[in-house]
Amino acid sequence: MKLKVLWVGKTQEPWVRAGIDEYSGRIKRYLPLEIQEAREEKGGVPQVMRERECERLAKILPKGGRLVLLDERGDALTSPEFANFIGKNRDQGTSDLVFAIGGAYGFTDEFRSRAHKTISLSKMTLTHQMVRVFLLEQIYRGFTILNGEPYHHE
Ligand SMILES: C[S@@+](CC[C@H](N)C(=O)[O-])C[C@H]1O[C@@H](n2cnc3c(N)ncnc32)[C@H](O)[C@@H]1O
Repeated sequence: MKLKVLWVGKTQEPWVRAGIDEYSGRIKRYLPLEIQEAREEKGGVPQVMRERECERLAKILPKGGRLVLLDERGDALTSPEFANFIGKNRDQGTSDLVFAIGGAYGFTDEFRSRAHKTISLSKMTLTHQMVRVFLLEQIYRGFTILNGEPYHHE
């Protein structure tokens, strides 16, 4: 299985970039990971910006990939439940497990309808930049749980 993480726009802050680099490097010890950026739309009305960004995300979705959206309205999982979700996909032969993080205006209903699962990291709205690091850390944590490594403590 390969992991892909898609998001909208460049990473602006060096400290977010450092977190992305750190956890991407750790995840790659377990599985191949590819990160792809869709171009951010600027200066329009929110609905149009959301639509354009989701069209760009849709274009870079790998064919046959299983799409998981990150959204504050999604399912709340514990870290072991999230680990189990990744492990099941790996063991059942999912070719590409694809996580998508929206832009500042989130996802369209059309893009939401493509998702196999929608996951919330919190009921609160987080910045689309910081979610990158939180998601990657949870993926890394998931692999340490699946491998019985001493990183996650109940
Ligand atoms: C600023 S939020 C978008 C908020 C937008 N108003 C909405 O309703 O989706 C940008 C992106 O960050 C991610 N995000 C923000 N908070 C999140 C949370 N609590 N859990 C999971 N993803 C979150 C989502 O992918 C979201 O599309």
